[in-house]
Amino acid sequence: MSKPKYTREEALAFHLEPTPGKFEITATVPMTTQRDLSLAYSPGVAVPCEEIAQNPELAYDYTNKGNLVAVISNGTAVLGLGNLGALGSKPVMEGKSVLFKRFADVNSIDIELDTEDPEAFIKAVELMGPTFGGINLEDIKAPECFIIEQTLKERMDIPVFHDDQHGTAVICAAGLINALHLSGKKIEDCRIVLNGAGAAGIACIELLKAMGARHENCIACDTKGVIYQGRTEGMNQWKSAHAITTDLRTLEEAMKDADVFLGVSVKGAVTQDMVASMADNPVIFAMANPDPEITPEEAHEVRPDAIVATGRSDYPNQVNNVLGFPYLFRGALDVHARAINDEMKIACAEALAQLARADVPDEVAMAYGRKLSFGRDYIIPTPFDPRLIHTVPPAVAKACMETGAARRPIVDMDAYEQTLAARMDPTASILRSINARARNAQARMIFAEGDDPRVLRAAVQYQRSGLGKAIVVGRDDDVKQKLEAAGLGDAVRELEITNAAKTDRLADYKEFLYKRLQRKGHDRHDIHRMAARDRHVFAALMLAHGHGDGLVTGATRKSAHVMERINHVFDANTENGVAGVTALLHKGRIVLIADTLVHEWPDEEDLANIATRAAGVARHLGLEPRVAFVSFSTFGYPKSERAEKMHLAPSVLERRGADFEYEGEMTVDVALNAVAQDAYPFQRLTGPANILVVPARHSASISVKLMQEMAGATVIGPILSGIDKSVQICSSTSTASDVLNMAVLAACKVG
Ligand SMILES: NC(=O)C1=CN([C@@H]2O[C@H](COP(=O)(O)OP(=O)(O)OC[C@H]3O[C@@H](n4cnc5c(N)ncnc54)[C@H](OP(=O)(O)O)[C@@H]3O)[C@@H](O)[C@H]2O)C=CC1
Ligand SMILES: CC(=O)C(=O)O
Ligand SMILES: [Mg+2]
Repeated sequence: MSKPKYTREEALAFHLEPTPGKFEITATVPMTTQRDLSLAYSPGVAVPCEEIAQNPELAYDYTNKGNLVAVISNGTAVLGLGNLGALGSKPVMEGKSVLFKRFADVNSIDIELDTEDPEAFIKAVELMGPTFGGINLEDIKAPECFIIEQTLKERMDIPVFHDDQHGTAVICAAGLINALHLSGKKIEDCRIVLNGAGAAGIACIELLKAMGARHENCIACDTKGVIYQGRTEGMNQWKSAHAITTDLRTLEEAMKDADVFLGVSVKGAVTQDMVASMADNPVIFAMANPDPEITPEEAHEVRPDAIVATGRSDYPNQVNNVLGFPYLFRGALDVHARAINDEMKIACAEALAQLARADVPDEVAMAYGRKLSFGRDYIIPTPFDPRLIHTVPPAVAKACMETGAARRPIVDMDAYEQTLAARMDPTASILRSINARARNAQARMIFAEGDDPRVLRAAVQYQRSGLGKAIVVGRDDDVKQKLEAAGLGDAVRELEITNAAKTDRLADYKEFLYKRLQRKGHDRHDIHRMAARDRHVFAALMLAHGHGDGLVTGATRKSAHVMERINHVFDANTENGVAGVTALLHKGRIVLIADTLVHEWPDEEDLANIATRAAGVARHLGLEPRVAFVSFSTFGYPKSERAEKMHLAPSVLERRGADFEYEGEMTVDVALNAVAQDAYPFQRLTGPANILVVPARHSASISVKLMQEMAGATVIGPILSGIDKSVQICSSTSTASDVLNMAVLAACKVG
């Protein structure tokens, strides 16, 4: 499996741009008029204040408390990096907050407390109770974390959960249930070695013992070696509880004949010799972050029979608490839980284990870019599995209700599961899916404009993200100089640079071009100039000859100019039904607009072609197409000659027997709003349209740019659809990320 490569600079740039940090807060109510102000703030705000003061439960209705979790740390055990202090832990805590949002739509804010004194920490968190629906403690070292969590649980009436303890234990348990199932062993017979007897370690071993592991079969180790009865150095009451009577003193001795190794310590703590000495079919969970105790490659080299998991996303079997805390809190918040108890944790572990054993739907495997079926390399669901959100929280909520910890039980579980599924932003999974498909395709991508720094940055990112090979058209010295200026000097050796003037393929390219253009007013001299000097033409010729799998261009010139050049090599024109489709992504919604590139003033036949192209693009993106032919009139009113072709286009599709939903003509509000559609009960769309076919190129451009400028929508495209090779044309205002998106689309042949 290819590992994504990133440099320290890229990691820093990711956190710096577009604004420092990883999230911001946005308002959910209108804040426009004087009236809005009077309601959101004084005097209107007094009403909910008084109601809540009388009945605190109402805070869940009138404030964001019920969907707000604090991620709180003092930075004393930041991942496996040690004590980096409160401020040093902030990027991780912001990260946990965005994971809450991304995976379970839980709003979360990070809080870093500058104290190593448990009492001060406890006091600070306790006082924050009214604000939050739950408290997620993170990266606080043992043994202080045990005291802090226990005390806060006793004092607070909302869930308090130390993620490194219980989140890790839950995922570890889920993974182990499945790993032992595969290796045919029973937990009560297993010899288990734990390395790292801190927050994560103690919680993991406690949960495994609750699941049947025998005390005398579990050996815990820390920096001083085996924790044995009578040891005095580096001990505390939590370690003592797991001390056993044994002559073994070192991790190396403990590992001999062990069935299971659990590492929650530090990078490189385990050697190949130790792994080699384990029992048959050993299970190795090397969970230290960011680097495991031993890498899967190293472990498999000496023990091909091992089932190996790590805490990282770039290896199979990611045993990481990211699979737990978002869903545990989602389920807990949805029943206004007082606590997250053991039954809820076990329900979470079982739901995760079961999900990994269930058949993986194609779209999940496709989104992950590789085949997933229960086995040694897939013992636990992947973090991007979209089924997690509607399978794990219901299990947690049910356990909460059954144990009496729910303040507001859920009545209709089926309806709850459906609302959970609808909660997630579909655009995130679409973007992820096309990235995964591109990574699978490993396309050789031609970036035609190697003299543009945005294009060069996109090309470098394309290659370094493991998406495929980037081929840049340009002069070597110019590319080198521009890469250096962009701080990417190293990349010169990584990229393939093709200089049109120097390539020995030029003769073939010219011959090909002459054949196409000799009867279109071009002589040999024109052909030479175009093939050798025009990078759009040259790059298109490379693609036409199979010297690349896809092409991205257009960042430096107006699209009309670029289209004309591309048309010298391909037939990207109206006669061949080629169209441009632009995807607008905004507030969790995706709408495609067409034609944004090729047809100036399409007639009804063209409009039907455009709809068909756009429907193809939608399906490529994983959407079931619903086309609306939009205009300023709806179903014939007001009557206008200009709207006539929009009125006729659906009947053209009907005549052709199109296999997707379409309707029109209609205004944009009717197309996009289910309530507005109710006024036309005869209309045939089964929901709001996700494709708008517009009357002309100018209306397409106006709509896209208006959404971009006024609403801040993400624009992907125009995606060129209808030519047999994969060409994508960026807009001249593209950023490096826009160019990269176009390369990703070209790589997975959307179009
Ligand atoms: N994959 C996942 O989901 C998670 C992974 N982790 C990882 O687990 C590790 C520990 O985190 P956490 O429990 O919060 O931290 P703590 O500081 O609470 O505990 C660390 C433990 O590791 C022990 N340790 C440190 N170095 C070694 C070593 N060389 N050999 C043996 N034991 C050692 C310490 O020993 P001593 O007591 O002697 O100091 C201590 O017991 C980190 O790497 C973290 O990233 C944590 C949570 C989740
Ligand atoms: C994953 C996590 O929480 C940790 O490594 O600390
Ligand atoms: Mg942690």
